Amino acid sequence: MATVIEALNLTKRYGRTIAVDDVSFVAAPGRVTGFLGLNGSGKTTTLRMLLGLSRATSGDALINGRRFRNLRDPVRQVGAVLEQGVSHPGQTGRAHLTSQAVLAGAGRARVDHLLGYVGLEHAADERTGGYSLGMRQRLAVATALLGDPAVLVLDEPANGLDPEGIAWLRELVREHARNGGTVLISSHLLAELAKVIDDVVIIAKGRIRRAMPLAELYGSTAHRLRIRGRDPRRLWQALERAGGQVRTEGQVLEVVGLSPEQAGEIAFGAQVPVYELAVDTPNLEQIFFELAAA
Ligand SMILES: Nc1ncnc2c1ncn2[C@@H]1O[C@H](COP(=O)(O)OP(=O)(O)OP(=O)(O)O)[C@@H](O)[C@H]1O
Repeated sequence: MATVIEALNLTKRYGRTIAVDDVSFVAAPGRVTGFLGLNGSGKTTTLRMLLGLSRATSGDALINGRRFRNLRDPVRQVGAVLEQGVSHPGQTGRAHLTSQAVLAGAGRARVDHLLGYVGLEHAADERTGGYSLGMRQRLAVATALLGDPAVLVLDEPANGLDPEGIAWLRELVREHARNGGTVLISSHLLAELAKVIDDVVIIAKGRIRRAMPLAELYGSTAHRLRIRGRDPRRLWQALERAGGQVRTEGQVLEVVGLSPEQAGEIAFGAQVPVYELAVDTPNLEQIFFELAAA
C-alpha cells in the first residue's frame, strides 16, 4: 500500500524554546521529498518525532495515518538513517546487520544481498570500528533497508560518502521512489539534493517556509539576468527606468523583473552595446539561503 508521511501542526517545546512550531507537510509515495534547514532549524527534532524517538508537545507525526509507536511491525514499514548510525565498533558489518535482521524478521539471504547492494561485501567481515565514515553510512543504509520498508527517512545520508558513493545513493533513492516508496531526505549538500528530490520542505527557526514541488519553487522564483554592456551606468539607468531591479557586481549588472528580450531591447534603445547577456536559472542553494535567512 502507498505510504504517506504527514506532519500535522507538529510542535515541540523544550521549556521556553520552541524547536518545532506548528509544522505541517506531506511526503508522498513515489516521490523524494527533501527536508532542508540550517543547523538548529528543527529538522532533527521533527524527524525524531516522526520516528517515535521524541514525543510531540502537540500535533501529530504520522506514517500511513498512524503514529510510529502504533505501527505494526515498524521496521518493515519505515527504514531510517539518522546522524551517527549506531553499530558496536567491535562488531563486524555482517554481525551488526545479522543482529538487526532478527528485529526485521529478515533472513541471512537478505543480509548477504544487502551487503552486496550497499557495496560492503569485501568489508563485511571487518570490524565496523575500522570503517570509514562512508562505509558506516553504507552499513546504516543497509540496516534501514532490512525490513524492505516502503518509507525511508534519511538524515544526512551522504555524510562521508565519496563522489561514487553519492552517485550510488542518488540512484538508490530514485529507485526506491520509482518503485512507489516514500523518501524523506535531509542533506546540506544542496546542489546534490536538488538532483534527487521531487518535492521540497524548507524549515527555518522551527517553522515551515515552503512545502511544494521543486519545479514550483523554481517557477515561483524570479529569474535573474546577468548583463554586461559597454556603459554599465547608462545601461543601469535604462533598465531601472523600465522597471528592472538592478544590482551590480562590478561591470556585470544583475537584473530581476525583466525578461532577456526586454533587457536586450532596452539596451538597444539606450544605444549601449551588450557584450554578454545570460539568464541565471534559479538554484536551490540560492533560494534556500534567501528563505532560511528571512
Ligand atoms: N533536547 C533538547 N533540549 C533543549 N533544546 C533542544 C533539544 N533538542 C533540540 N533543541 C533545540 O531545538 C532547536 C532545533 O534543534 P534541531 O536539533 O531539531 O535542529 P536541526 O535543524 O536538526 O539542526 P542540525 O542541522 O544542527 O541537526 C535548537 O534551537 C536546539 O537548540
